[in-house]
Amino acid sequence: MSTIRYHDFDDINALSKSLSQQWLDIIYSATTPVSFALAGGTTPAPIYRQLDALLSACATPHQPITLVATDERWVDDADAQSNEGLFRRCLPGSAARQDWQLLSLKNEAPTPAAAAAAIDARLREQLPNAFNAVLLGMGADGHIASLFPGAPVQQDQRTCLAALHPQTQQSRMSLSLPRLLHTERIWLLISGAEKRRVLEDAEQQQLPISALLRDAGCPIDVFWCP
Ligand SMILES: O=C1O[C@H](COP(=O)(O)O)[C@@H](O)[C@H](O)[C@H]1O
Repeated sequence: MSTIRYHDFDDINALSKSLSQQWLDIIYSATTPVSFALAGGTTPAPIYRQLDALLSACATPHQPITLVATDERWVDDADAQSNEGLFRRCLPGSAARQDWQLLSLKNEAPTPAAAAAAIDARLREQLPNAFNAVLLGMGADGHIASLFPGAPVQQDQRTCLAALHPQTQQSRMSLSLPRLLHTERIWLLISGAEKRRVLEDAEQQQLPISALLRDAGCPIDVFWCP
């Protein structure tokens, strides 16, 4: 089981300041290209806005930064549900300055299932061997990225896989758990008492979050706020 380090914050603003500063340190201390895999959903938006403010107040980073979503919804970029759209909306200053390059989890295919093989092949060329930083969120059902309960999480050699949200039936593309685990650091973003309970019980369960806790090769920093 991986080491889990809990960091509790009073609110999402305090959490965002702390996490974005840690990422800024990674970016400006890097001597080789930097890569981030970042969660979507609703919780992380303030972190990305804070990172954008910090980046915009600094000189252009010396090292190129690549950014990929941990998972993407099969919707148009302009759709409020799009995780890649979330990055563009929350990181406008650094996007305009071209501080980072977004590697998309989408293509023109009609469905993630039809796109998966081509995107897997492209990501194998584009992604680094290991990310510098992975931020994962978690749903109250124990899903991480778009790896929902029952998804293949172990020994999956694919970079990405097609997924379906079990309740909404929304089509998704998700990085695979093994690919997410090729990273130097992992942060897990959790808000609220319900998700905290799910996380604390996860070791006894067979959920995607349980597989993360079991298989991660580095400590997991849980950033929690009410
Ligand atoms: O569907 C998703 O859910 C998780 C958790 O999102 P949140 O809105 O509850 O914080 C998220 O990490 C993932 O990227 C997203 O697509």
